[in-house]
Amino acid sequence: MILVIDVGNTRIKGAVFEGAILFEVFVFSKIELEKNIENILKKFEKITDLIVSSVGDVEKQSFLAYDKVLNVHFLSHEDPFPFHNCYSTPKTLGIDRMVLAAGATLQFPNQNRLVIDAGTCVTYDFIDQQNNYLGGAIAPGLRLRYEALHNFTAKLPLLSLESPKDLIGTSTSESIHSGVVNGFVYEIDGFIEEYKARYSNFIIILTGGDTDFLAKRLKNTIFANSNFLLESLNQTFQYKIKND
Ligand SMILES: Nc1ncnc2c1ncn2[C@@H]1O[C@H](COP(=O)(O)OP(=O)(O)OP(=O)(O)O)[C@@H](O)[C@H]1O
Ligand SMILES: CC(C)(CO)[C@@H](O)C(=O)NCCC(=O)O
Ligand SMILES: [K+]
Repeated sequence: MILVIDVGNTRIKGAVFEGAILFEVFVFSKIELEKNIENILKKFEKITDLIVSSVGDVEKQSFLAYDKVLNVHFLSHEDPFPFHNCYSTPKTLGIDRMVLAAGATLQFPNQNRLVIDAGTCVTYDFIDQQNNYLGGAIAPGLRLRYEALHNFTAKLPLLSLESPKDLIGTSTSESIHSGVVNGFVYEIDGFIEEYKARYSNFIIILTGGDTDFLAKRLKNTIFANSNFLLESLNQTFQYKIKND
């Protein structure tokens, strides 16, 4: 059994796998990291390997304590990935984006793939049919947009995510919800349309903390899976074992 951990910029997510079977998903904050790992290890005594991908400020050292009881793998750019990396600054490419690209490549062979991760940031990652990772885009995520409006103005309140009642916001709150949510949805639909105009035969995968909220609001048919990064971590590790 393996424990995979995804350290994002907002939260930490963990999942326990045996082969391709996902047993349980855990979500916690950085300060609860140790306590949670210990509880998971107690609950699943068969765990032998810990695989970590971190884009947050939790470093490799935080996991070295488990080295005595587990094989610890802290994923980096040096690990084998199943695609050809065409990013012009491969060393600065987020490890989460590399893991998503690996999952998309392995799970959906012989087609163009667009992965949209709607988390703290929304990222777009495109891997073509020949398994070339071409790049994509980085933009502020949903919650970040609400926070930015509040933090950089004098008068705008901090609101939490809510569905706008209409296109036309008739109050301050409704204007903000329309701007953030409708704007985000138009943006994603717009990106997808542009990709479709350039490429045919491709699958769109949506993941990240806002998956469920977004999936039902997008025009295009997408494969929505909020656990896609965790599943991709498991696949990246299986690939590493075979190719190291
Ligand atoms: N309990 C929660 N806490 C924070 N964000 C949440 C929560 N539930 C849903 N969300 C939504 O999830 C988004 C953040 O996504 P996620 O948790 O995947 O980010 P993350 O931990 O930074 O991961 P990543 O770095 O991979 O994007 C926010 O835009 C927010 O709207
Ligand atoms: C864009 C984020 C923050 C998304 O989690 C992460 O992938 C990251 O820190 N990336 C580094 C920059 C890049 O991917 O080009
Ligand atoms: K993200």
